[in-house]
Amino acid sequence: MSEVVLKAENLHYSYSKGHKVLKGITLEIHEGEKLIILGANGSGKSTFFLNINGVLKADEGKIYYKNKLINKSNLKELKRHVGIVFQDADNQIIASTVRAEVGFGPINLGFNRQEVIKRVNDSLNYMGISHLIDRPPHYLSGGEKKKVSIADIIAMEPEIIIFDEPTAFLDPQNKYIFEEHLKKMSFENRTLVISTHDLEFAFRWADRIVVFYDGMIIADADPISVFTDKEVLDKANLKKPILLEICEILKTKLILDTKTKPARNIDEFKHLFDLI
Ligand SMILES: Nc1ncnc2c1ncn2[C@@H]1O[C@H](COP(=O)(O)OP(=O)(O)OP(=O)(O)O)[C@@H](O)[C@H]1O
Repeated sequence: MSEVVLKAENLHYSYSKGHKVLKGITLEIHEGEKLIILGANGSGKSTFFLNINGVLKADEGKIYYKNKLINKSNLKELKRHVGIVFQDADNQIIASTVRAEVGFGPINLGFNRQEVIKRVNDSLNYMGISHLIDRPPHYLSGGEKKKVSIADIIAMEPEIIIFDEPTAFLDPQNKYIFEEHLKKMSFENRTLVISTHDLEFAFRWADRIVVFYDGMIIADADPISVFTDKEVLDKANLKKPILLEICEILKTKLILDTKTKPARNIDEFKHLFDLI
């Protein structure tokens, strides 16, 4: 397996006394992996993200970035290398033009004017939205805003990009476009962590799935193992993806060999029948 970029060790966090939201989260994130975090509303996913990018400070536990223990003196490094694309772009976007919005991060990181301009242009180009550079972000469509919020993070060139429920407000066409962007980022070996309630997407996209339940991790495995673990599915209120369900039915009907590895996307599904 690839190198560990970030390690969270036994993280505990409470917003207020007596209400523990994280109850001992230990997790390693590997370079270039496609990691999905699942879990019911309120299970602590967003709180965990804010802890591992240094916005919130854990009550207990340690964070290592590239084997270096994070403390007050190097916290900035964590903020720089772990970028979060928030669920609601309106909560993330603050500036009055797309140019100022995307330039905000690099300016904060202390880059000179020339480098800021370069990063703004490169990241808008990367997201295919250079034409929006002078527009006020708040008047863009939901899909455009989402692209701006991703460009925001890309401009800071973080090592890990976290997407907190990225497709929540997107229509099917924009969901498709978002997935295409993810493909491009994965191809470039970026480390991507996504929390989602879209189980079909999680099943077809992830290398690895971690399941949160009441501030704890109750599963950490490959998608097929997680979605065939009835105990985990029941506990975390998750459902089997339809494709997995279909493969299992075809096995019980002996249309597919019982040892066949379930398909995780339509192409894999078609290939299952090549062997028959
Ligand atoms: N700023 C805050 N102040 C107080 N409590 C908070 C705050 N943010 C979150 N919480 C509480 O912490 C718990 C975990 O919330 P969190 O947003 O981390 O869960 P989540 O798994 O990301 O949920 P969702 O799937 O709904 O986004 C919830 O009980 C929530 O009400």
